[in-house]
Amino acid sequence: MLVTQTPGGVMMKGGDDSEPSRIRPGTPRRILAFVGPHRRTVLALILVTLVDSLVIVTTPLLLKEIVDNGIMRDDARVVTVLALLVAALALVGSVTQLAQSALSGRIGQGVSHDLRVQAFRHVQRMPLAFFTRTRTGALSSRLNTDVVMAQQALTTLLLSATGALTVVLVLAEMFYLSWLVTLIALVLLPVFFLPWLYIGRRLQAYSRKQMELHADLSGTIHERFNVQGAMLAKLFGRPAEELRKYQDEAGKVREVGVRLTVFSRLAFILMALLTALTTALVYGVGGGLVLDGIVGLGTLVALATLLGRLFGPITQLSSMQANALTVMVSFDRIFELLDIEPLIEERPDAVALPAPGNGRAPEIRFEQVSFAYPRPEEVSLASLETHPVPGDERGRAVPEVLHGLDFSVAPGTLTALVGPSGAGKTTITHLVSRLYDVTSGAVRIDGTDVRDLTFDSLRATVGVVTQDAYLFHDTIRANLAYARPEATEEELIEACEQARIWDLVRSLPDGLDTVVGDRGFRLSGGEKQRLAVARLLLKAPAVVVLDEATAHLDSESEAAVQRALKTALSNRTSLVIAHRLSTVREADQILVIDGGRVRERGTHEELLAAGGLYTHLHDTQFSKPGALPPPRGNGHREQTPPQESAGPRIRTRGGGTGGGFGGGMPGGRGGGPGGGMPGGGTGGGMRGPRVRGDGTP
Ligand SMILES: Nc1ncnc2c1ncn2[C@@H]1O[C@H](COP(=O)(O)OP(=O)(O)OP(=O)(O)O)[C@@H](O)[C@H]1O
Repeated sequence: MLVTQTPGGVMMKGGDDSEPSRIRPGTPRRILAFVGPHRRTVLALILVTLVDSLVIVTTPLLLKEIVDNGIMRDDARVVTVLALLVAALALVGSVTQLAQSALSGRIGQGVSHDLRVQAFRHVQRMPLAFFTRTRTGALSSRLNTDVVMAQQALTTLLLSATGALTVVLVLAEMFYLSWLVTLIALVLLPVFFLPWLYIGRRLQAYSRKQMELHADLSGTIHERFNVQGAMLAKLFGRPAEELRKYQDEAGKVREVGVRLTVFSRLAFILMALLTALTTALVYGVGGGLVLDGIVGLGTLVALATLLGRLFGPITQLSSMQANALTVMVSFDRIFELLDIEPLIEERPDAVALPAPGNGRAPEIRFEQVSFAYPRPEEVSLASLETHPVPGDERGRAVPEVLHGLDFSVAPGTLTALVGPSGAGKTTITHLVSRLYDVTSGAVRIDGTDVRDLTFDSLRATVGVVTQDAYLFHDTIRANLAYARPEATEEELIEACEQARIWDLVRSLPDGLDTVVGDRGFRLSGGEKQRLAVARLLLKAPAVVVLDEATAHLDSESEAAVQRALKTALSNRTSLVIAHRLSTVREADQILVIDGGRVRERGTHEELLAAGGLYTHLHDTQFSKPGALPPPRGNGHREQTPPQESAGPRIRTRGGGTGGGFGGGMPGGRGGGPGGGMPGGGTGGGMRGPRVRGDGTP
């Protein structure tokens, strides 16, 4: 690792192409705060090291006694007793060394555990905006690799620091035994010191590089080999080119790995060589001194033994500074993450929403709501972003996307949001569940500003079903119980029945215990949606926010989803981004959103009669044969990985309805390019061939 001292702090460059990192002031103090809770273990480590060092320095003294007072004086008893003592000390030494490793590991692992948990808790509190900007790979590397790096460096640092005590005691004893031989023994040290220093730094640079490369590799695997990434790669990718790129990266891992092995071995070989050469020197020169009667034979043996315990700790000491810096850089990178203030927090004086009496649903009110998405620097770190915003653009003002919205959704009624792509419909729904906070104005539930509610109460009140229902890779039971862990078997079954998914679940070999998700049972889009509805029903929220999904569904499952939703929405206050004519027809109020404003409001009939934007949307987007459904807005594109629904949202079926609104059109229309199917338009209820909006079967 390249370490540079700069006037403003310490700069460190991990590898050839890694960004230098500056350690911010205050980092050492914060690290100490993490070590603080483990001070007893630190104390125990110091004590154990002291015992170990005493064992190390006592053994040569006993050997000296064996030679001088046992062997030289023909005293077998002295030889036997002292030899037994040496053996006993060796045993104690093994135990203390084991204890040293265990204690330093406990401190390093303990600190990294605390750091990891704190970082996880912090990331949990991050607003959605953070996740829309952050590369999952970079975040997981920050939470894993950097923590591992910090832990390894801290453990090594502790061991080197304790090694210092041993070095001091060993050197003191050597000088005490014979300053002359000790000086001779140390003569070779400077010759080896520089190569050592170099090797130590290379080793650190390579291990850091290896971690970065591993993070890159796992990032690539994560991105390419999840279902949606794999699909995109199959449809658009260039496999040969991608393989070549992966091969290049894997090749770098191989190169760095080989160097790491060679340099580790080299460090060991150098130390062994130095010890062997020094021993030869000590015996060569010291032997002469013994012959001249200047030094005793026992002293020479003791000195040679001490040599074996000297260079190991010295090697560790030589890498201490670099280790200390690695600790600081790794911690600092995690502190950087911990320092992002979560934009959306629960107020200390937050209140719980009173349960609406007699099952009465609450009112939702938007009061002069304006909203701009947060600026990148408010929610994320450039080093974690998918496409970091250049430094000079980070402070720029962001445009407002909602302007002075003022409407209310009466208790127990359904309000449908319609409007062109990018109009702000999704953004409006995000404000109800506090995925984002308004910039000005207020969103109120039964008169209380959502920002004054406890998170628990808001979560319990507002249930959300997104277009692309997400299920964890877990059993159906676990996925459902996520909404209400205490739900009984009967409640789970009832929710599934109401969501029109029970027949399917029951038919599966493991029923509710069937594992779904990437590696489990493959559910269709409609089935997933209905499970999501079952999850919502279990939660039984008073307010439902729904992004109506039609993208994945054939007419049969669409009808099933529709029936399930009808149950989910009844007697609840609902805000629905509507794509189906049946939904808008049933809505108590339709808000036509355009350019972040409510352009029109009324019922389906009123708005059609008015002949404004709604009529235009109705005629062009949803009802006219051959009309293209609107593309998805880029807000969604940012938030969801590439998938089918990134294309047309209003799916058409060759044998079914034109667009979402056509769902209830008499006779159905072969809308969208799907309308090009011969004989298209056989009516909403018919199950036609699976044809998407772009006409592909
Ligand atoms: N995370 C985001 N950061 C910044 N701007 C965003 C973000 N998400 C959406 N936007 C912008 O906000 C505006 C409204 O987007 P929104 O997703 O609410 O539209 P929409 O009406 O739901 O569109 P669609 O029907 O295509 O989904 C768009 O101009 C979009 O570019």
